[in-house]
Amino acid sequence: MEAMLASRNVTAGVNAGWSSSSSSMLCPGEKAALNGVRCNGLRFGGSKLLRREVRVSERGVRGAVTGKGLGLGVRAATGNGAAQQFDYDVVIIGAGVGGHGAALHAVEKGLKTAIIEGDVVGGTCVNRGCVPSKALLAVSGRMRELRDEHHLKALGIQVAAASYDRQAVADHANNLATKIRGNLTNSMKAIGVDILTGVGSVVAPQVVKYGKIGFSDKTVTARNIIIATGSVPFVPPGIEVDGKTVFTSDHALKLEWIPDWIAIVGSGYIGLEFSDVYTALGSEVTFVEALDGLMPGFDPEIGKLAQRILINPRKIDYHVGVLAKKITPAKNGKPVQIELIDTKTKETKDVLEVDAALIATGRAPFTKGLGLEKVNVVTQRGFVPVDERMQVLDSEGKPVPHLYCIGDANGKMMLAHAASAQGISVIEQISGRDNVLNHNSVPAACFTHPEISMVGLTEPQARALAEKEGFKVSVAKTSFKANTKALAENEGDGLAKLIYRPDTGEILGVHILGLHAADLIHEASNAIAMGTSIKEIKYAVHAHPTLSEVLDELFKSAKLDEHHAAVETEETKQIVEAVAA
Ligand SMILES: Cc1cc2nc3c(=O)[nH]c(=O)nc-3n(C[C@H](O)[C@H](O)[C@H](O)COP(=O)(O)OP(=O)(O)OC[C@H]3O[C@@H](n4cnc5c(N)ncnc54)[C@H](O)[C@@H]3O)c2cc1C
Ligand SMILES: NC(=O)c1ccc[n+]([C@@H]2O[C@H](COP(=O)([O-])OP(=O)(O)OC[C@H]3O[C@@H](n4cnc5c(N)ncnc54)[C@H](O)[C@@H]3O)[C@@H](O)[C@H]2O)c1
Repeated sequence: MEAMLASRNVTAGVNAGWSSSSSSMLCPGEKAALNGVRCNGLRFGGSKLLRREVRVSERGVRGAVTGKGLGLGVRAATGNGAAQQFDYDVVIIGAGVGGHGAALHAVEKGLKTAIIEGDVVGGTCVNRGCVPSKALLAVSGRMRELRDEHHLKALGIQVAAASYDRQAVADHANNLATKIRGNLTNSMKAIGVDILTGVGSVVAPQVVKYGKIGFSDKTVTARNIIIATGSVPFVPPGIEVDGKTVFTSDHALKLEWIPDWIAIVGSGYIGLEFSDVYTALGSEVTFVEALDGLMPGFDPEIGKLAQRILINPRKIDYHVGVLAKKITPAKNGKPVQIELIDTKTKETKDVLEVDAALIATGRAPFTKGLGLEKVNVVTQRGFVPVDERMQVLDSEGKPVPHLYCIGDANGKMMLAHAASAQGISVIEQISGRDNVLNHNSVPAACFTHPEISMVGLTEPQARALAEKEGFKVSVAKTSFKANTKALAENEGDGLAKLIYRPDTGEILGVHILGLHAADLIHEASNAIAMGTSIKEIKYAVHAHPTLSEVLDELFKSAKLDEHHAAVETEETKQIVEAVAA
């Protein structure tokens, strides 16, 4: 497993392949075989009464379900009226959160579904991403609070010095991943999704093969194929990962040791979340960021505030505008060496010597060996090109019929819930209901303490769009210092920012830094998804005293044109100005 994970890092944009596969093979029709149905190939029998009839509409399939879970073939009417049989309505390659979301929704819509997994169910999010990292962050949040004398004193609490057991913390993360992996597997098995073990690839339109490396492959036919093969850590050239002193998030999540001094290369989501974990557990952190400021992906104002709250008061220093050109792991008594060069001039700037280096420089799609060339698809830096409906595009930019790609592998938005939402959208389409996911309504969150969350456009993005399309943009802000619940928790550090159109009341973006920001963002993301304007949402009632009143206050403080006059309290204005100062 270790070797396999190590081989899955991607260096310089070249996709890693699979080195092995450990699990035993499952025939899609093991149950079907009992009914005299062949495991591979196109000929599947079974009772006509139990067979599912699938009708093809212009965009996808309308079907009535019969014989689900019995491994029986499904029959589709082709354009010329001839019947064509498929083993499955949907075959999904990759059982990460994207594939899982698609599989569950497919069964709900009556589609006979199989999912192929080459490693373990749950993919990155469950095994090497969201789930174990949030377990570590739960510990870092508590450690941070228990060690913050000033904060505890303000609440009147006294505690003896807090400490932690590294292995027990690591076990908490690992156990949680195991539990969630089991939940995901059981949720699919319970509803009759066939879980096929092995590495899958496309061999022809609507035909997929899968198998354990070194063993003969099995073939299944599918009315629709969904690629959901995810991503792996991207390691820039010149960086030597040994998995011990120079490592990616895959290794860091195991928390095998706590370095006294760790360099984190990249200040995006992974870098920032791990800086929260490591500093809470006692490490000193040095960020190395290629762009001119830390957290370049965030709204600049939120990034600035995050620097004041999450970076400056902690044992963190940073080098920005520099690339880690070469990193050599610790060996022969020498520490980890990091050669820094200026991003623009490429001149050598510095050499850092640290105990460890975490490489958090983004993720690369895991799409090599998928056989896409067989259907005339050329990947772009490894990403599978798709249209807004996640239909895979061929080398001429035309959609390949019945072939979709969701999640990290298409690179549209590398987030777990985005992968799952794209999967649901695809299933809606192949069930005969057109569906386009509004990616602008998909929230994102960074689970630091306090958290950062966002949905829609940043202020510079909104202003650029406004200039292009000729509309006006306004910004409203509220502070957590004006929120009773936040003050009761002694957690007044934080800001919520609304970017909107004053003429229509359209919400263009919302950014929050503060206690439970990751939960608070959903009122805004749902409003964007539903097309709810500020004119409507500002009259929604919020329980008092709750953190959700931060957003209530935010929407109420928007100044809408003419008769949509703003209600902005003088108090909020003063606090926001004080926070910004
Ligand atoms: C440290 C870290 C923390 C993260 N935290 C968050 C978070 O808090 N919130 C969030 O939204 N996102 C988070 N992410 C991102 C999130 O994990 C991904 O966006 C998400 O996992 C993508 O889902 P996916 O289904 O596209 O791919 P994956 O989860 O990568 O799953 C792909 C699956 O396909 C399998 N596979 C690949 N190729 C084949 C093949 N040929 N045949 C068969 N199977 C194959 C893989 O083994 C894998 O199981 C985090 C990522 C990392 C690294
Ligand atoms: N809470 C979450 O939702 C969460 C948590 C972790 C990861 N993720 C997802 O995982 C993906 C990967 O996260 P990530 O933090 O690795 O990527 P990222 O794209 O968020 O950040 C990478 C950072 O590394 C910098 N960088 C790149 N090459 C560099 C180099 N050679 N030297 C110095 N700096 C360099 C970039 O400028 C950027 O700031 C993200 O797309 C994110 O969506 C999400």
